[in-house]
Amino acid sequence: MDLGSHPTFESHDDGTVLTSAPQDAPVDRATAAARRVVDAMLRTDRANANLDRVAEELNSIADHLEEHAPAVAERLIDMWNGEGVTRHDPVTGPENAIAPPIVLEGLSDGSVRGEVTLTMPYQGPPGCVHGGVSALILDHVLGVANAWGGQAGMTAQLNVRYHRPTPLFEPLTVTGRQMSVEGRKINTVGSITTADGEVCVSVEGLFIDAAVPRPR
Ligand SMILES: CCCCC/C=C\C/C=C\C/C=C\C/C=C\CCCC(=O)SCCNC(=O)CCNC(=O)[C@H](O)C(C)(C)COP(=O)(O)OP(=O)(O)OC[C@H]1O[C@@H](n2cnc3c(N)ncnc32)[C@H](O)[C@@H]1OP(=O)(O)O
Repeated sequence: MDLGSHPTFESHDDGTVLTSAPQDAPVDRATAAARRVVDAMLRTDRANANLDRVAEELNSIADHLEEHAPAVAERLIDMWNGEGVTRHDPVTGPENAIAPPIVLEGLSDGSVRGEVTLTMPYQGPPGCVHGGVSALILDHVLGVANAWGGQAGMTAQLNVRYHRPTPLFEPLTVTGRQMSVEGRKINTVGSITTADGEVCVSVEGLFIDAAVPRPR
């Protein structure tokens, strides 16, 4: 897969930030506000008397955004330009309100690493992270680890092992590392651990180096 000018551990320094850190740009600020709304919606008192008004105001905001939305084909081209890929993805994208968003750095040993504290929108079991959310995060982190390793691909298999419940509201460390490349087959591993170093989730992924045409 063409990585363009994406940094790799052989060409870049330890600690290179591989994701788009949120900027003080209007779209980043608006997306951060939307993320707050999703979280606060789950936290607010169900008897909050103002929820009808909240629905009205949010619909008015959505109407405004939709009125200013270009055709999907046009937006897709724009999204995939430049550093696009890390601006809008659902794990690290500052422009994507469903992304926590996680900042990932590449280390000189070839691994990538990030920290995140997940809150109610990501809940599965009571007080714990939804298993599908853990799989989403790790799939993406392995994808970034492959790019940092120098050869990326499409996920063909993701074997997820849930060792113990993953807590919400606590800092978690997410890591990924490319282990081997044989032709087009890339083997990559990763994990989510607590601050105490307990492994909650570990994954092994098989990625296949395949060309994915960018929207043009
Ligand atoms: C991913 C886009 C990223 C854009 C990249 C741009 C810049 C990068 C910059 C930064 C990176 C940042 C972010 C990236 C982060 C995350 C990535 C997200 C990951 C995803 O979210 S991605 C979506 C989910 N993913 C799919 O949507 C895949 C659907 N699927 C397919 O598109 C095909 O299925 C494909 C391509 C997988 C293979 O198809 P194909 O035709 O190219 O290959 P083919 O069949 O010829 O197999 C060749 C050899 O692989 C073996 N093989 C194939 N598949 C296997 C399997 N499943 N299990 C075991 N072995 C398998 C065969 O057995 C054969 O082996 P052998 O050669 O030994 O016979």
